[in-house]
Amino acid sequence: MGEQTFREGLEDVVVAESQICFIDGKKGRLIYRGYDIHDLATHSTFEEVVFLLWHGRLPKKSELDDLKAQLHRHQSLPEPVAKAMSSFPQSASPMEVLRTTVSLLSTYDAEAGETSRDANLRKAARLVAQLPTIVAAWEQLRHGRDPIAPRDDLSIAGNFLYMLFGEEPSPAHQRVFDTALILHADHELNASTFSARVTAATLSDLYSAITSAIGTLKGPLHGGANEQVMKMLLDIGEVDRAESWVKQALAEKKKIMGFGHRVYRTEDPRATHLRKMSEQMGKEAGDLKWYEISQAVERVVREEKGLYPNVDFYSASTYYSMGIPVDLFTPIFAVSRIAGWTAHVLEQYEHNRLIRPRAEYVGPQDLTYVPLDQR
Ligand SMILES: CC(=O)SCCNC(=O)CCNC(=O)[C@H](O)C(C)(C)COP(=O)(O)OP(=O)(O)OC[C@H]1O[C@@H](n2cnc3c(N)ncnc32)[C@H](O)[C@@H]1OP(=O)(O)O
Ligand SMILES: O=C([O-])CC(=O)C(=O)O
Repeated sequence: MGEQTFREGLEDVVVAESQICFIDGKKGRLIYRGYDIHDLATHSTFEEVVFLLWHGRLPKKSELDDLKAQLHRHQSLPEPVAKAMSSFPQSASPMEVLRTTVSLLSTYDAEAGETSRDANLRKAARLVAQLPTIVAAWEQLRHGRDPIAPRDDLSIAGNFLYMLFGEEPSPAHQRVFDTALILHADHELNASTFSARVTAATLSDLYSAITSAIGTLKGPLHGGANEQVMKMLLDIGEVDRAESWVKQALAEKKKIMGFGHRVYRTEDPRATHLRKMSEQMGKEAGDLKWYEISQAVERVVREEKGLYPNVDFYSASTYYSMGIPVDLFTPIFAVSRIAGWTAHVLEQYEHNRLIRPRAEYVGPQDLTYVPLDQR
């Protein structure tokens, strides 16, 4: 191993070549397949971004129509999977349910073990279509209600909100949610995507890679942070409590959820959009409290620690103002990130080599075995 140096947390270590996503952490730029996130958030749709991430170019109208039709065809869950979900304990968290159900889907997919790119693209489309259905269905099932069947005239964003609330969402809500999906769709080698690629690199199947990724996204240092942000805002409760709350947490050496990033040294470009969306959704709900508390927290964290909000910070108040339950925030992240995960798994298979780094051994050496009765 000689000259190789150990980098804790693999900071700044380059472990793959990729054509999918570029981040300039100093300038706060995020690019999907050559397109700036600001352009995509303003002009595109989630379905179009899914196509872009998979194929490396924007779709023609007929291609986008085909993808939408394919997604609509697959958005219902196979009957045995829906039935299995209804037998999960009602206390199961939505992320546990999502992880388990995605794994279960593989057992009912006749193509699960197929390795061609076309088969993997078909499986990826089924997952993009089915993840929103799983998350919304669980919200109904855990409250003792029947899941609401998806409609085939709504977008992924519109359908998710429809299946969650049982009524067609307003155009403003659909657009905000669609934009949130675009903003979360990919982010280079974040922990969950790396996890998916490590699994794929053993030539394991797509479902296994995505199951790994969901388990990795769940942690509060990664996608799970958005739920922790909302818990913090609820705990703060009033704008005039924000400053003392944050200062006390920092004095106790606690991390403020939704702040800091491994790559960005300036504002996360996604937070720029989500901040506006949080204000917009607060206004629509007739309650700007969560946006205002968020702003106060942002100001104090900036003054005290020089840290910027990441994607998880303003998504929390945005979703909460839309009436979405807090423990669905991280599953919603997965509903979007499935686009990026599957794109990365496809790319991994195309130029695969087993991912197997080394550890620097710092444990004891040359010990002599002591028989059990002499210890
Ligand atoms: C979708 C996503 O995954 S975005 C990230 C979501 N996660 C969060 O929001 C959780 C809160 N943030 C964090 O824990 C971190 O900033 C991470 C995990 C995002 C990045 O971690 P790392 O790159 O390993 O940075 P690390 O944790 O070493 O922090 C560097 C320094 O900044 C401080 N710091 C970083 N983030 C925070 C924070 N949110 N609150 C307070 N201090 C922080 C650390 O305490 C550390 O200070 P020190 O050098 O005095 O010990
Ligand atoms: O890139 C990261 O480390 C985390 C992140 O922001 C994401 O996954 O969206």
